[in-house]
Amino acid sequence: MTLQLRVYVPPHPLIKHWLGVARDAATPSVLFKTAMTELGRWLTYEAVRDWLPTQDVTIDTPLATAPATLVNPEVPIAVVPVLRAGLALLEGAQTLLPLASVYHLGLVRDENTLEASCYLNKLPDQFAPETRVLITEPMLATGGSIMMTLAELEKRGVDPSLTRIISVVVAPPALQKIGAAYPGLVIYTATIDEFVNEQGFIVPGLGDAGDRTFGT
Ligand SMILES: O=P(O)(O)OC[C@H]1O[C@H](OP(=O)(O)OP(=O)(O)O)[C@H](O)[C@@H]1O
Ligand SMILES: O=c1cc[nH]c(=O)[nH]1
Ligand SMILES: [Mg+2]
Repeated sequence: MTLQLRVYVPPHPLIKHWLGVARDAATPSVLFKTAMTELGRWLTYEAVRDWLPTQDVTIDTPLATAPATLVNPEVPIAVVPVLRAGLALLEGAQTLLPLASVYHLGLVRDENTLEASCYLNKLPDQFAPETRVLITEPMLATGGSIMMTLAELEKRGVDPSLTRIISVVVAPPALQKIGAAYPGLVIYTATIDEFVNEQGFIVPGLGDAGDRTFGT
């Protein structure tokens, strides 16, 4: 079987709504952050549907026994937010995955070369086998930052087939790079945009996600 990158754009009215709010240049920073947090919540909701490990058990209700399906607490769940912009998506994701471990990765692009570099790496030396990793990274533009993230995870034993990315705006150059190196990876995003301009911004995009989230 040939593996292929899968990119899902869930047709959810709340995802469409908050994307519209985030795209609008007139949206103030505080509302932009709310939009990113809400997108983190709803994209996580969609992304974990067939990814979160469950177990079938029997429980005692106040009246009788009943079968139940619970989230399996023995399978490790990790969220990796790519700073800074991935922090607001993380907030939304955490409302659904409150017990997940959070490993921060701080990356920044050089404004001229557009190359990403790492200034904070809180990843463990090795992830436990079977760990599900959810990456929160709202902008996949040239793909430099997400490729660095995926390489750091792979070095630490993460299985790409158990990894999901939630993003907000993704662009063709990033998708081409991810698809070539990690076929089988799954991305949930609010939109796939047209292109990346010479300054490295996605068009039509939403501008600088980190600056708009934090008002800088
Ligand atoms: O696909 P790429 O071309 O690598 O671009 C995507 C990255 O660019 C932005 O980060 P930025 O460097 O602006 O840092 P910030 O989140 O702190 O603003 C964005 O948050 C992504 O991490
Ligand atoms: O459009 C873009 C591209 C990369 N990073 C951003 O924040 N915005
Ligand atoms: Mg930025």
